[in-house]
Parts: sequence; structure tokens; C-alpha cells
Amino acid sequence: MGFQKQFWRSKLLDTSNAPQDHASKNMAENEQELLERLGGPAAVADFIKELYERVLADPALAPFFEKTSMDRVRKMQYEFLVAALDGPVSYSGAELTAVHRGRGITDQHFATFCGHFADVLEAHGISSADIDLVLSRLSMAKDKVVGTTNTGG
Ligand code: HEM
Repeated sequence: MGFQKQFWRSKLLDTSNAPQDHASKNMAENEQELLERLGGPAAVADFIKELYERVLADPALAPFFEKTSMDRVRKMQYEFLVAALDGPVSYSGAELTAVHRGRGITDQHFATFCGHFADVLEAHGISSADIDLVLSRLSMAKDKVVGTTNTGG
């Protein structure tokens, strides 16, 4: 587990890790199957619930969510992720850049957040290869979450 977390931290902190893999049709097909291997949308909803339990228990991340409706974030994150995995759900939430802008979210926060998600998936017996695929999908949102205008207020 330690190795994998470290692996993801370093991979997510590396901005050269561009989403170019995702263009190919094979990748899209793999990810269709991926959602099924994860257990489908219902399993994703469970994973997200557990993700935010871990996030709120982490002193490095909890303060970001102090004034947040967690019910809404869980629902929107569920929609976002199932849609990102080409599942049968549309994302109805706010644009991610606007949601995260000005909150001071750094590369490190992003990597820690994704590390919690990897831990949840691992705890459910998802294979390392599939964890890798899920986190590649999430990392496509990184530029929208980690702001360049963090200190701008
Ligand atoms: C791949 C990573 C992430 C994705 C896909 C993501 C996605 C989302 C989504 C879909 C929402 C709800 C939008 C809405 O209410 O319409 C949200 C809200 C939020 N996210 Fe993220 N997020 C990510 C990472 C992070 C990280 C790393 C942090 C902070 C450490 C963070 C902090 C927040 C906060 C504070 C809100 C709630 C804002 C409010 O109170 O309205 N997110 N995010």
C-alpha cells in the first residue's frame, strides 16, 4: 500500500503526466469495462461516501470543506466520476474551475485527495491496474481543481 500511495503522489505531482492516453478507442472501451469491474454506479456511490469520510478525517483536507454541504458534494462527485468513466449519468454540477478557484488547493492537496481515493479502492479489492485507470481519469480534472490564482483571493 505504501508503495502505491507514493507512486500516485509522485505521478500526480508530475504535470508531464498528460492525459494523452485517453484519445484512443481502446482506452474508452477499457474504461467502459472498468466501471463494470468497479461494481457499477452503485459501487462508485459507496466509494465516494468512503472517500469523503477519509477526507473529513484528514486534518490537511477537512478545513476546505468546513462550510460545504457534503450531501451535495457527494452527489456531484458521484455524477462527475460516473460520467468520467463513461457511465450512464450526466454531470449536473457547477463548472469545476469556478468551484475550486481561490480556495488555495495545491498539487499536494490534490495528490493527498487522490491518495485517499486510491486507498478506498484498494480496501475494496480493486486491482492496482484499475486503480491506476480510475486515477488517470481523475487526474484529467487536476488543472481545474488546482488553481494558478490561489493567492488572488
Ligand atoms: C479530481 C479531483 C476532484 C474532483 C473531480 C472534484 C469535483 C468536485 C465537484 C463535482 C464538486 C461539486 C460541485 C458543485 O457543487 O456543483 C466539488 C466541490 C468541492 N471541492 Fe472538489 N473535486 C476534486 C478535488 C478537490 C480537492 C483536492 C479539494 C480540496 C482539497 C476540493 C475541494 C472542494 C470543495 C471545498 C468543494 C465544495 C465547494 C462548496 O462548498 O460549494 N476538491 N468538487
